[in-house]
Amino acid sequence: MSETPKTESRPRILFLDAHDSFSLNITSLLTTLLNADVSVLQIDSPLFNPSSPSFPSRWTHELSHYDAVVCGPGPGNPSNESDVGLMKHIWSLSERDVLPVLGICLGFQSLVLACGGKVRRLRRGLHGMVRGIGHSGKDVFEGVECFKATLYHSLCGDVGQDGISEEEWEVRKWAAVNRGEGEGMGQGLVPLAWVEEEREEGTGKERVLMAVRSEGRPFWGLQYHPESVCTEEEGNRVIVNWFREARKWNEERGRVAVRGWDVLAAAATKGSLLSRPVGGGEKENGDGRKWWEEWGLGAVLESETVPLPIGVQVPDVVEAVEADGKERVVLESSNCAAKEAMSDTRGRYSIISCGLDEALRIEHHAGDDHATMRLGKVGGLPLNMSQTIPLAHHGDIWGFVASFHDARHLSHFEVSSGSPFTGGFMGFITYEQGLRDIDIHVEQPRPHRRPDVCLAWVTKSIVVDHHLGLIHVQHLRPRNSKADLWLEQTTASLLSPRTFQPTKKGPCQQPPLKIHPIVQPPSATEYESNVTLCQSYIASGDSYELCLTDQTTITTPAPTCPWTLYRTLRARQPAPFASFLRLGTATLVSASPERFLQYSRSGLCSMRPMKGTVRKSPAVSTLADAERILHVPKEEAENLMIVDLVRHDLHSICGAGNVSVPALLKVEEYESVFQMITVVEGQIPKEKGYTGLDVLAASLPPGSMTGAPKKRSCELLREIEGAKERSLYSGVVGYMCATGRGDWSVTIRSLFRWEDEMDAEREVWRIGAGGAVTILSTAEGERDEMFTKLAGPLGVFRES
Ligand SMILES: C=C(O[C@@H]1C=C(C(=O)O)C=C[C@H]1O)C(=O)O
Ligand SMILES: NC(=O)CC[C@H](N)C(=O)O
Repeated sequence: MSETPKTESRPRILFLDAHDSFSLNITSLLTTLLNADVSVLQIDSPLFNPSSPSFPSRWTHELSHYDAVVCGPGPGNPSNESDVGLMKHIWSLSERDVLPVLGICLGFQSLVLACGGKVRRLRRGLHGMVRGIGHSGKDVFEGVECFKATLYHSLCGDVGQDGISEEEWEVRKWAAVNRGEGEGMGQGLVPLAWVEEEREEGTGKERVLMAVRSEGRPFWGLQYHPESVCTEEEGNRVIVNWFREARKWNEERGRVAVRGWDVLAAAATKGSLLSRPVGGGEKENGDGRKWWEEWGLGAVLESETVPLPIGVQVPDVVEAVEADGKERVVLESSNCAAKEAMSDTRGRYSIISCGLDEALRIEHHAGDDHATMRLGKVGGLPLNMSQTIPLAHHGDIWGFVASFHDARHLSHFEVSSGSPFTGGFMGFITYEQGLRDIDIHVEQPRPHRRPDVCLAWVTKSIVVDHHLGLIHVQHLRPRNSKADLWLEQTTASLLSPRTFQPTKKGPCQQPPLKIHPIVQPPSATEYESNVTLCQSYIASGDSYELCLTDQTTITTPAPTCPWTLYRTLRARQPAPFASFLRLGTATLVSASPERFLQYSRSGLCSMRPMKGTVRKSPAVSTLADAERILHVPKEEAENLMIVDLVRHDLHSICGAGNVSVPALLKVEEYESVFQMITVVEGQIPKEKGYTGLDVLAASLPPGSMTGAPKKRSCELLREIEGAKERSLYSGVVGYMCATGRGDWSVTIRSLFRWEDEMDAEREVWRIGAGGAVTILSTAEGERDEMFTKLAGPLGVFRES
């Protein structure tokens, strides 16, 4: 049953979703613009099986509840049944059951096919290109001024436009075509809009059909994307006109949508993680209790604030307070001292976990039906406790993590310090967990048992405020726990003039090693041929953009000191989202410049997709130089596609009308590169029990690391990248505070290693690097970009 609110008087639209990454931008537009309730059905929904004898009656029963249907965009080709699924069963509805339909992009192409037209490849795909839509001013374009719209297609409707001579074109381009050719249609298609695309010298313009109306039936189609952030608002009139026409059509035929809510399509937003039924089922200890259940409940925050001594850096603070812990998470704004021009990219806070060896940890291996709760030490003594938590009762790992967090939720009214993090989860999530979250099944069994979700519940922490020059020392202490001197001792130590003396030995007892690692970088020729392969999938309509990556392995003949590697990397590549993690069996050293997702205590979400990279060089040394290079169609399209994808991800929780783009295509300066970023914001609705975790779980893996549409692109990338696991690379690292605030970065420009690939004689470090491939990419350009990104982290082995 649908969760759509039961507002009987609002019109209802069914949206058929072809697993596109822009779908929920369309449902948001329809909801806000038309004041309609929009339900969503996947084109391959198991609820409707076209080969079952009961399908026709089930299908028409479902459709009878809607005023109109929108067939959405999607990957693939409309002539492949599996790419359009249920859409095909819209065009063939009988006279009695037919209802008004708007096809968008793939949906439009499917309509053109059904009406006897053809669909062919464009001379070159137009993904992310913004064009003026030349329309007839008739039908749904009546009263509409000229406007620009975003295109996301490689294929186009062919209604014989190429056979019309230049002289006749202006007259014949609006004439109905295919009369009598459509399957059961009987009547033709009326073109309503065109884009005449300038092509290379000598090849002439390409006539690209942009909108149609079916003559005999209430079907309209738009090739462009009305919902894109770069489609001008004037385009909204087309949607309003369409719906007016649709309702008029219904009225004229006395067609009234059946009221009542026995529909099978679902609401456009997901239910909250916390609204899932939570049952017991965890294996218990002999005495009937789950030993971890009370861990951290009812905690109070105790904190002290001391000045950050001048010249003292985050690693110095780490070494001062955490001399001998094995496990550690440091999230550092290592570019906090960047020069003024780079101020917009400077981070303000750094967060350091303390006492992590004694923190409770949740681990989950993607594909398992359980999580594991671990506790390494208590009171300095090794304990190595673990317990298996079946996840069936929580839906999945995210349901469990959300309920664990919720039980320990600290109202922010209880917290008076200006600290963004007071204690709570810190950890990582791999790319493979993200794949699982979008229903891509990573082959089982996997060659390892590493965790894909690893979150420690941190109760002792230090937050450095670089703007104010302050250090917050914080203890989230169980209300009735025994006195613990950690807060006092740590504060005293940070205040002591002896603490930051240069002679003090850090936690990494070894001197930097002269290691001679064996480096296996990706093959340049293979990478280039993979770029070409990506482009062939883009040309065939299967993807709009693919973030291709590859991995370098570095085998060291002796153990390294990861902390030294981190100190080297942070100095080489200061970044707003640098991090160091030693958590369970994973070690990560990262200089990420990219925020994935931040959410505030009041549920304001901010994502900063980054696309468009240019290396600093004598020729490109200023922001103005970089802007000249990055504000070009290729780079802007690359960014725009991910922006629209991220808007869709946010809409899945924030809901219609609650997502905005406050900064579009902004170029920022970093130590060795310039990057183009966009800021996308969403507000989590207060009333539905959502938290930032809902948004996190709904947005993985990061769209900037996949391409669009996300699901098909990830499937293709697995094939192209040879099913190599990306692991920590392309995942996220960050925190979610007990008060609900969270901040996660995309794990890029980083190196990592796993304990199962190291022994006394060798260690294997891995570095992933890549970039987004579009139809305008060149193989050499992409290869260079990948090697540029690789060079940063790889360089630490030379310098350490
Ligand atoms: C794939 C990487 O980076 C991603 C790709 C970018 C691009 O294509 O311009 C920019 C930032 C990241 O989202 C990487 O650093 O390895
Ligand atoms: N955005 C879309 O719906 C794209 C449709 C089709 N796959 C194409 O590339 O042309």
